[in-house]
Amino acid sequence: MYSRGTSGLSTYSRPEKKPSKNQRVKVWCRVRPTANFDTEHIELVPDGKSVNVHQKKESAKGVVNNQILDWSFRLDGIFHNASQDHVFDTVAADIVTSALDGYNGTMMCYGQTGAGKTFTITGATESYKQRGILPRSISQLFREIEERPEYSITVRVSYLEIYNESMVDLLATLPEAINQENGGSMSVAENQYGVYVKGLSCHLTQNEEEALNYLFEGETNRAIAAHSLNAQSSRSHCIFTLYIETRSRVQSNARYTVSKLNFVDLAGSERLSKTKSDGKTQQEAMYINKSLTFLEQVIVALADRRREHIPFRQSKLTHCLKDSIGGNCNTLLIANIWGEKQQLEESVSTLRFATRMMCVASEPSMNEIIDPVVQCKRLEKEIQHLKHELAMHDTLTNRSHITYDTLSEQQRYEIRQQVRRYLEGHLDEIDIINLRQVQGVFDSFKDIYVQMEKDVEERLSQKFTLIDRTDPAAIAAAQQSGLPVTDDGLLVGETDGRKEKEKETKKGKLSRQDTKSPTGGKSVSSPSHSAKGEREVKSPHPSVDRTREEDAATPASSLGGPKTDRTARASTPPSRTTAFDIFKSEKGTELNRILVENKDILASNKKTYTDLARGINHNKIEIDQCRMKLEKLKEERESNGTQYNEEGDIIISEEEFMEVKRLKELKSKYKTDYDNLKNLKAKVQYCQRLVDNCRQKLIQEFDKWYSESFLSQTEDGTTTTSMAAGHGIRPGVLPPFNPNTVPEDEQEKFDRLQMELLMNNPDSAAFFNAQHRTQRRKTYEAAMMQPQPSYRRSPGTPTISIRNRPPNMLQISQ
Ligand SMILES: Nc1ncnc2c1ncn2[C@@H]1O[C@H](COP(=O)(O)OP(=O)(O)OP(=O)(O)O)[C@@H](O)[C@H]1O
Repeated sequence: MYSRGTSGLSTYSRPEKKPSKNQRVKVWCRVRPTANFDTEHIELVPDGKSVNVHQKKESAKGVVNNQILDWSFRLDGIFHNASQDHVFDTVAADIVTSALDGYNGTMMCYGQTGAGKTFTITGATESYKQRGILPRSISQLFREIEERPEYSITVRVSYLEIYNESMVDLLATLPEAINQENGGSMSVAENQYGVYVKGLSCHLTQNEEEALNYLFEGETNRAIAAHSLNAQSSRSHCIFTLYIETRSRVQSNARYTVSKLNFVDLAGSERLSKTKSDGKTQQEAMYINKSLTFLEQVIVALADRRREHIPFRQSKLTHCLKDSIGGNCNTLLIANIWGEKQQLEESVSTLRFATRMMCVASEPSMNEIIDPVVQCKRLEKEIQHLKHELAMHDTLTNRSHITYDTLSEQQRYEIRQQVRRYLEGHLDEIDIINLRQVQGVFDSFKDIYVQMEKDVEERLSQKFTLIDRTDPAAIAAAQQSGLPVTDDGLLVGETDGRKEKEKETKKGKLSRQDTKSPTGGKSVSSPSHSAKGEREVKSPHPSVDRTREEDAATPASSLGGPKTDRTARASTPPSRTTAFDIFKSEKGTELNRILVENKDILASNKKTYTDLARGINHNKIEIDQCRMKLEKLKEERESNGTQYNEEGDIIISEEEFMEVKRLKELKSKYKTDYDNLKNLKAKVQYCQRLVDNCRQKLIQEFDKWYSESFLSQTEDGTTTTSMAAGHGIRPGVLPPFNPNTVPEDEQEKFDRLQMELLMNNPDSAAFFNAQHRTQRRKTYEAAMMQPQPSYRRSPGTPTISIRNRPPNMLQISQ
């Protein structure tokens, strides 16, 4: 850290609390060896960590100036006359190892031109011994990868140059470079894993040699650019990055680590005045100065823990380094100074930058990623495993009837029936043995509740105009127009309620079900009746009155038989299941009888088929056993020496003879049975078709009957509401059968059956597929029989949206 000289003033704000050594960026100083080391002004303290700089007052700045003259900088260490390998071992080796463990690392050199930044990062290209941190890191990385055979580690490299605020891909010349996709344009972007440069090519490297080749390729491109664009070197910032991904080979784990290792060679930091440049060089110097100033501002902001905003986006350099300075990253800064008298001011400036960097907190953390695909597979496996364990436990505790799979349509139907019976008071308890069923019961309650609410609403909407109770404007408008509004703002305007009531009394109950609405009594009686005594308000929609009149004029047996007159409907249509039962018992009796009979025949034929298939399988097993036995007997006979009779025929033992005879009989039986099976298959398929046709016909008839009896039509003749509305289909037309909509457990059941029976009869597979499809069709049709969300409104009656309702409850139309 730096301290003020006796006469100087500190110019930057300090952090509230200095981070401890282990929680901040590491900063070292490297002094370029020189014969003219300015021992008069630069004092390297023997502790190996401190530098004291003593400046002389500049007379040019006048007699009174606040120039700081004495500086004392304390860093993490100072390299003076240090060899390249010493530098690497001391500050870089650990960062490389950590990168393999999933920690990001950044090694950065800062200092004036010629102070030794490139020498420190890349080293002297002409000497292997003088190679810098970067090639040494590459060597160590691949050496350590070889020492970790239990991990699959991939390494990629990229090499970016930032020159005058534009980004250049130093590896773009390689054939496999991919930045053509962006037409060569690059930009800094961020995702959940950090910052990256869009359009920068990234190259997979298998070994040290390949990685070094990429480095040299980039260096060559940098040199070419240096000649064509700028005469001096280091007019640009360069970032060489190694991207490392480490996955365990031993554990099929969803977790793996990723890390980035950045080597940043910054442009020379000398001041503009000192460069004495003009034209293009001056512009370059301005860009460099600007970006280094922004870098310094970022460092100052990062060092100040009270600062919430860090201005990373001010320059390409700082934006690129957003996740590479401090934070969760192992960061190292090497401040390169040139210890000559002429460079004193630059050295102080570099060291000041270095001490600021020491205030930047850094708490390295591992970048662990969970692969969602692998994680899903693992969890699926675990669920399967737990299910097995539960099944075993249930077997032991005699609870083997419990399943933990998703409820099938059939199970859901049964639960719904139980809930209905429970609500009607015919059942004391609902049979629940697992959590899924609890959920199923709640779902059923919800369905019934929603249906009841809808029915009530529908009945109310025939009598009243409904407005949104949360809309004060609508309520105010209704009140202004003199219409009565209930306390909760639900109802406005009664339409001849008294007359209606009389008619309803005469009619009696219209519907056999769903009339026990918990809210029905309140909604219908209280608001309207309170208003009724004072005034009678005509419905603003005559069609409402007309429809009710027509309804009332019709005899009330709503379900006794279908009415072709649509106005003769009950006020609430029965659920589809109930209606289907009624239809079967009253209208479609004959068709249903045929269906039942056909189903019985089909079931009997299927049973015969199944038994026969089992017999064939058994027969096949016996044939195989017999063959094996014969093979064995033949081997025995041959080992004892085969004997022949006078005609030259082989003499076989009694046992072998009996086995040959048995094999013949078995084969003959197999053939006969197999032929019978084929015939039976055709028969079953035929019966199946009959049953399907019958069922189809029954459903069509039912749909027709149901829509004629209970569903409304709009003035243009189209049916607006049907029990199939929830499925988006027209009433009276069964939607095309889609096997994919049938629950998967049915599929599994049939697959199992098929596997069990058809081990040796592949010919029969086609039949079972057909049978399977039929079964799935049945399940689908059963599902279609369940009550679906529906509502009905009289033609011309405006419906007004009521908020906070499930979306399928009301359609908005005026
Ligand atoms: N520690 C050192 N030991 C030996 N030679 C060094 C050392 N540091 C720098 N040099 C030499 O000094 C010269 C300039 O060094 P280098 O190019 O690394 O400086 P730089 O800071 O990267 O400059 P620029 O900003 O211009 O790129 C080189 O010839 C290099 O070999």
